[in-house]
Amino acid sequence: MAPTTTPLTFEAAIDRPQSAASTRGLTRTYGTGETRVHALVDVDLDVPAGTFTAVMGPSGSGKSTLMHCLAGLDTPTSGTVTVAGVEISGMKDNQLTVFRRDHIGFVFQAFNLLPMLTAKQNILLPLELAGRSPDADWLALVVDVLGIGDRLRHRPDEMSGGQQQRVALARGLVARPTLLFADEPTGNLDSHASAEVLGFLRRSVRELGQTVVMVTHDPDAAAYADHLVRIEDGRVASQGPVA
Ligand SMILES: Nc1ncnc2c1ncn2[C@@H]1O[C@H](COP(=O)(O)OP(=O)(O)OP(=O)(O)O)[C@@H](O)[C@H]1O
Repeated sequence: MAPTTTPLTFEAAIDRPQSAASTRGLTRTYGTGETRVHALVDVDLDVPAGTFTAVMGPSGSGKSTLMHCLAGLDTPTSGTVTVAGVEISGMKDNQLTVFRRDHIGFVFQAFNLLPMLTAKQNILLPLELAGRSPDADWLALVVDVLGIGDRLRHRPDEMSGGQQQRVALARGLVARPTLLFADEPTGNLDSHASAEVLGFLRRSVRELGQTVVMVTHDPDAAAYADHLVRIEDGRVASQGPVA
């Protein structure tokens, strides 16, 4: 089930203790023998619901692997992954496909909008593919919070990078996912557009009650988050609220 449909204030969100996602003993090993890589080792992680969590760490430390395991795109070698109270680590592929559709949203560095579709068509595409119709009130709220109401008929090449990323953000939010993953979402944006997109990510947490997990190398981007997870050599070096 999707989380509560009542938008939460930031204060309400931080009072809400349950985890949107958690891992216990999560281990992911790739390859065998000499080429064996321990991408994640015994990771215990909690992503509190209604928070904006930044995942940081050096290149190759396991950030993407962690995100893929949390999103049900990769299968742990051992340990468990629980999202919205459901253990997904033992699910079969077809169950995971349905689970992702209902619970997971993504925003990527490269926007990944379809060039022949308008902004609105891009936003609605995931729901259309799932044969679902949008919740009109939620869609209106997302469009309003993201400030893209006057761009809905435009195609991606008629929009700035920051506007395109806001459309991608609306697409990630339209199904009201339990978790929205943002993978280096400002990697292709200048500093002004980056600040804008990060501000909107934060608003989606504070004003829409979403839970966002953002992988980033950029400390300035991580500063927008209220939780920080540091990964080093496949292990959680630290996790918790940003002071
Ligand atoms: N499919 C795979 N097959 C083999 N090794 C892999 C695979 N995916 C990741 N790895 C290895 O696992 C380790 C963690 O990789 P991962 O991509 O999770 O790191 P990362 O922190 O996201 O890195 P970056 O910041 O450079 O994107 C690395 O040593 C990487 O080479």
